Amino acid sequence: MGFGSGGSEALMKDFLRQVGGCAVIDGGLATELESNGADLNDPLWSAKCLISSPHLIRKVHLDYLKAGAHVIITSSYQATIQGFMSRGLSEEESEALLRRSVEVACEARDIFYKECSDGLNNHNQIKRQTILVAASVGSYGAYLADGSEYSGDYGKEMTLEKLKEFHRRRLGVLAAAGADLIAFETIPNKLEAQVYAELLEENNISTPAWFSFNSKDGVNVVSGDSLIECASIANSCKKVVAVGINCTPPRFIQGLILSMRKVTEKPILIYPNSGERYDPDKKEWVASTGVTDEDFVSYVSVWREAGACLIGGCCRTTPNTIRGICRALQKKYDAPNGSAP
Ligand code: MET
Ligand SMILES: [Zn+2]
Repeated sequence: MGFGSGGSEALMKDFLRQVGGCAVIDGGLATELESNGADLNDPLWSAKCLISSPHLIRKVHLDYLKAGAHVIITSSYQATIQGFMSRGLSEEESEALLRRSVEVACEARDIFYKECSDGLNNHNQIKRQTILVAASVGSYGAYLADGSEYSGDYGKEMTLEKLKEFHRRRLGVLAAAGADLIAFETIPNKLEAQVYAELLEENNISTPAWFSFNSKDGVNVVSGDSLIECASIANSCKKVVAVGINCTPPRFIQGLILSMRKVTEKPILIYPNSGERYDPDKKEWVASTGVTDEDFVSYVSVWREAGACLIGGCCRTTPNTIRGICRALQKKYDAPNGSAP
């Protein structure tokens, strides 16, 4: 299934009902590509695989579907026309690669459905024909590839208009590529949230979107802008069907959900990272700073109770984390006093 064109908040609510109240988002894509042998030490990061190894992207999407994800996020996070063109690709080739990211995810979904109908995937997934492909839009900071999606500092020269110009064409291409949703991920500041909201309206984009912010203090978004103000921008945009947080340590999530709930009744999504810290100079994750899968999963019922209804993982989470999330949600529904919504 998909939302199709003309998707709306009602369709998101319908989707959530179909999956039993809480949807499972996939886990980290780029970091899982690395675990599968990809070398992503490159300004294009995971988008590099769109050029060199789309089969690996398809495999990781499929691994997440088999682990129980209802939503898979494409490999376009750091894929930009500007980034591809600086590698010598033409504008047409760059746009084709953006579309390819959606195709690869749709191919994985088709393979998964086929395996389900052939009886190759056991458990309750057989019954499910409810998988959404979300086209990722990473921030301008992700394109810069200098870690500034974790500072949200784009310098004094940056303006709303310049940032709109940066995002406009890529968003148009991704919105027309056949995804069910647009996932604006790791939004580090209020300016970029405003840019996305205005572009969605001005270009009358019919693919529904989610806005997902990141935080490093558990209160504000990473730039220091108020999360409440950022979530209010998302709330005011009719095209936005869910609002949330990604790539943020698990320990901050509960409080952040509660703050967002003060300003929105839209469904809340969260896909925290493993809690490890990213060192932008060394371009690596500091492993000792994270939580185990077990600890990550133990938060699931807390996040659910706080009001999250799409839950997954971001960087350094794996198909195993996603399996754990599914089990935790299942347990909740199976409980004698089942608190399923
Ligand atoms: N969806 C992206 C990925 O998992 C999000 C990255 S956050 C830095 O690769
Ligand atoms: Zn992440």
